[in-house]
Amino acid sequence: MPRTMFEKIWDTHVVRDEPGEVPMLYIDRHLTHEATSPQAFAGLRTRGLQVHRPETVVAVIDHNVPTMPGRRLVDVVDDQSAVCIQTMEENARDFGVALLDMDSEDQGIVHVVGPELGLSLPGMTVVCGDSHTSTHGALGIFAVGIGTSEVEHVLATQCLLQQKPKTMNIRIDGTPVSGVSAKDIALFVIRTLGTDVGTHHVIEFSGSAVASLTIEGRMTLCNMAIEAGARAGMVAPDDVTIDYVRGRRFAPAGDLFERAVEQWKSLATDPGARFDSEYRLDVDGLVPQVTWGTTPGMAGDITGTVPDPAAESDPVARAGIEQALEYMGLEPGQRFQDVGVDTVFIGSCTNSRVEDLRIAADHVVGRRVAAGVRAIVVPGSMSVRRQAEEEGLADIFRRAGFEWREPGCSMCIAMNGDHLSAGERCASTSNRNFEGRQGRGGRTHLVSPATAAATAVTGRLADVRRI
Ligand SMILES: CC(C)[C@H](C(=O)O)[C@@H](O)C(=O)O
Ligand code: SF4
Repeated sequence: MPRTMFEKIWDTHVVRDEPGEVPMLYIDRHLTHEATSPQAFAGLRTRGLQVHRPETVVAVIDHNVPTMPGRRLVDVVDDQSAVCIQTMEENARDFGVALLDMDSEDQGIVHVVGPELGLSLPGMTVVCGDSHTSTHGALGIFAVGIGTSEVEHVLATQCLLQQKPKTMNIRIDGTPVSGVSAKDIALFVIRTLGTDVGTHHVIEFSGSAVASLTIEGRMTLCNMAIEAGARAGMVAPDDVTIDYVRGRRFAPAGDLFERAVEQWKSLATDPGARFDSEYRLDVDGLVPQVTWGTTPGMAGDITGTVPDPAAESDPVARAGIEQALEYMGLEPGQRFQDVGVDTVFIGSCTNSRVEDLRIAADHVVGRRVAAGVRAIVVPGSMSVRRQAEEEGLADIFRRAGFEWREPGCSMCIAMNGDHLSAGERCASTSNRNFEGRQGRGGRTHLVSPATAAATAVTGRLADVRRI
């Protein structure tokens, strides 16, 4: 019977699937970070358990880490963050797990580091105690975010109890206008299909618009599958994937690589395979997107205006828009391009890879950050940071007046001291614009790296085609 890519990966990893029981899945790679693992390791200690296969586990410090240049442990913002970091260090040491610590040359955001080092490879099952684990799905991986009690379970057994998700195909065809990136496509998908379209599903993204994305772009798209409510996002491995993986530090090499490639190529969904649900979207002529509200689905074309709640007939939706506009300090009918910002944040596991920084730098070169705007670039990993420095991107940013930081989650979630103040408005390349996400009272507009860069130099939400 023809199978989807997800089903193929599921079938090769199911350890036990008995009627009336939750299926048990073998996990190939377990990534972990300081924010969601302390209780999991504490649970192992209490029960006197070891990590079952420590060589499959890699721990990263990313959420609580300071990003100022020359950072040290004393720079950690508060006691709770310091405890998280120190606990991660102790746990990694005591349980024999590899750790990319604050001063490691490989440190970075877990979802940037995993693919970059070849820790996540096509066909794998990958888990992490973090919702945006879906990012790794861009390589053709079933990559799923899990809760802390599941982290403990996977550490102890290498297995995950997992209800089999439903399958969904979102096929995206067409050619967006130049300057439009995967981030705009992701926002368009969520704006069109809603923030709960993917509930209980694994989304496979396919179609010509997805095939023409780089792996970095596919990661941005799969990263935001979570904001469409999905368990995970995936893209079938193709030649672009194989070129991306070749030569990565933990990827197989030589003959083993060639054998792996054969298997990876067989992962694509078979012709005639059935999904539980299917959508088709056309991004022909799509223009840059920007969010105006407090969910990633509250988005519009950069050429547009803030919606008028009065035009919404559904009372619940109307109240939602009213509340969002109130929080965001926006007026119905206001042109997006007239909205001034205080801060621009380029970073997060959505958009902090070197390709993102190249695109942003392209729009910044020879320009200055607008007066009164604070603009910061937080590369996704030390490797991204090094490469951006070698390529001269860091200099472009610094010369323009951007702050050039050390890697971490930073202002995406504001757990490390990088945050907005109440009422501050930010154009951000991250994935969540919930109330208070970037700091209490902070106002977030989700945008692509190109739009963020254009906004930094103009001081207003900008159409990158017009600066
Ligand atoms: C801290 C962590 C649990 C959280 C997640 O799971 O996604 C964070 O990374 C986020 O982006 O909100
Ligand atoms: S960068 Fe943001 S979305 Fe990504 S893992 Fe960190 S906090 Fe979560």
